[in-house]
Amino acid sequence: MILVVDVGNSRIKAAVFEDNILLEVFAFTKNELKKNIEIILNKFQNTTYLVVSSVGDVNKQAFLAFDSVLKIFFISTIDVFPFQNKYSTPNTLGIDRMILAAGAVLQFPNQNRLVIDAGTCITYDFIDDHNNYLGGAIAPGLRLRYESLHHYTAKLPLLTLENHEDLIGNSTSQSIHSGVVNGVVFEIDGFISEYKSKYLNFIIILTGGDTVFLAKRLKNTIFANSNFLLESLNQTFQYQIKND
Ligand SMILES: Nc1ncnc2c1ncn2[C@@H]1O[C@H](COP(=O)(O)OP(=O)(O)OP(=O)(O)O)[C@@H](O)[C@H]1O
Ligand SMILES: CC(C)(CO)[C@@H](O)C(=O)NCCC(=O)O
Ligand SMILES: [K+]
Repeated sequence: MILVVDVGNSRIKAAVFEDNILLEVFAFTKNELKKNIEIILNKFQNTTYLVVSSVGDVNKQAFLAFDSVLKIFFISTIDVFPFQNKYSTPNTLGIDRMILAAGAVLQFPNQNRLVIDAGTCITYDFIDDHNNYLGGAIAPGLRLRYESLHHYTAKLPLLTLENHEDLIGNSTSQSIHSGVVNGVVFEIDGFISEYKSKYLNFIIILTGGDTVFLAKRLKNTIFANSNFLLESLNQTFQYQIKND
């Protein structure tokens, strides 16, 4: 079994795989890292590999305690990936974006792909049908928008996602919900229609912590998969051991 760990900007997500079958997903904070890995290993005692990718401030050292019981792979930007990186600053490209791109190439061969990750940031990544990673966009995520409206003003309250947002917000709260939620939805649909004017065909994958919330609000047809990064981490690892 393989334990994959995605250290995100806000929290950590982990999953146990048996080959390509996802057995269970976990989410926890950085302070609870060690305790949760122990719980997972206790539950899945046949785990032999630990595969980690981190955009957060958790590094290799944090996992050294498990070095004696697991083979640890810390995936980094200098590893082999199933695409050509055309970013003009390849060394600054986020490892999460690289893993998403790898997953898109491995799961959806021979086509253009747009990956949208709605997490702390909303990232857009485009990989063409010749497996060139071209780049994309980085924008603030839903929670980040609520928090910045509160943090950088005197009067705006700190709100969290609600399942109700009118176009015309008729109160302070409803105006904020409209601005944040409709803003993100129009932004994503707007990005997709701009890409459509440039590329005739491409598939769209939506992932990240806000996948379920956003998927039902978008006009466009997308593959919504909250676990796409975790699945891609597993596939990238398997690709790397085959191509090493
Ligand atoms: N328990 C939770 N903690 C934080 N965010 C959550 C939680 N549950 C849902 N979310 C939503 O998920 C979004 C954050 O996504 P995600 O958990 O993928 O972020 P992350 O851990 O920082 O990962 P990444 O850095 O890959 O974006 C927030 O905008 C929030 O609305
Ligand atoms: C954009 C984030 C924060 C999204 O998690 C991450 O991919 C990152 O830190 N990227 C580095 C900058 C870049 O991708 O160009
Ligand atoms: K993200």
